[in-house]
Amino acid sequence: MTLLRVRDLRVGVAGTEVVRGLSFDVAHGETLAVVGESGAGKSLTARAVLGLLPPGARMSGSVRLDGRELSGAPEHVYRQVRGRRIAFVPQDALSVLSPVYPVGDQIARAVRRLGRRQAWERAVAALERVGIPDAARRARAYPHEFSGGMRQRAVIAMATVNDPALVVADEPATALDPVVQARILGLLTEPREGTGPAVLLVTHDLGAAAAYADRVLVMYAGRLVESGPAGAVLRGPRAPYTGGLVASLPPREVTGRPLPAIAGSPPAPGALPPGCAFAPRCPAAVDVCHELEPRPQEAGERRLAACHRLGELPGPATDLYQEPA
Ligand SMILES: Nc1ncnc2c1ncn2[C@@H]1O[C@H](COP(=O)(O)OP(=O)(O)OP(=O)(O)O)[C@@H](O)[C@H]1O
Repeated sequence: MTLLRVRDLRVGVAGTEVVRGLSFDVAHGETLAVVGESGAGKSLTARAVLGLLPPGARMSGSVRLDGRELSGAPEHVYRQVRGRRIAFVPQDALSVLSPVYPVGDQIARAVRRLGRRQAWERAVAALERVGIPDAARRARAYPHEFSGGMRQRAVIAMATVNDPALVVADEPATALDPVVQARILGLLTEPREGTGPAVLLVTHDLGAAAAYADRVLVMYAGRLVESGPAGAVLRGPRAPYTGGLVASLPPREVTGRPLPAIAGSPPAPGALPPGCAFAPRCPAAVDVCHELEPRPQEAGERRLAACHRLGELPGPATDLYQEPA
């Protein structure tokens, strides 16, 4: 069942359209990873869903949660929805944790509709749930007494303390070392008993996306390039851009060979080339790619890809990046 339904989302910053007509759904309990290189518009997409766009940013399109239109809603509606139905886990835990109050107090204060004592108990239980050892005692500690990984766990505890339907997590583990990163992503996306929250996970790391998400949505220059079940997209990417991302993932066994990378870099939002924004970097580009922007089309079961060459590329798009033998 659809929880979040986004249609033709457009976000403009400083007069430039940065998210350019993005549509996607997130079902109850599902993790959707939004993947792409820096500047693709992932964070602004997440922030548009949360109603937390930077000052001066403009959005249009539809963002429906449980069928209720949020786009254009006044701030008090968003404020009601955030923290109750939608929670945010940012990259930097210190941007949400205040240095001057104990962690448990901060979580307890986020608890809705309970007395102080019950809220405190709920906060301790939330810290326990995210694997903070000796949670009753640690709840009285200040953020600077926590390690980076523990702080991020505390933020997840705070985000989930009111049992939100959707958690929006923007690169929630990027600043942490790989082992802690894996734990945090696992914690955030693990299937829970009953109805766990859906997660909209923003990441530049397709490997992490494939490991922790049910579905992935690959973005390039503000648009959808490919979407579908995580495993299927990773095993058989259809769009050349996704193929390049998959080809440049480190293999399970280290081969000693250099990984192929996509040549060049993404265009700046205000300086998009005509046609498909990826065409100048695409090994499969033909004339039409430099003239017309491709639209997302069906590319298998529950899959979409936006590429003019979709029907003509025989194998997985990773083949485009293989060195000739
Ligand atoms: N507040 C802002 N003012 C001006 N430009 C912005 C602002 N926020 C984002 N942008 C621009 O919008 C584009 C998309 O930004 P966004 O942060 O959504 O990308 P991203 O895919 O999340 O990349 P990253 O992984 O680097 O965060 C970038 O080119 C960025 O420079």
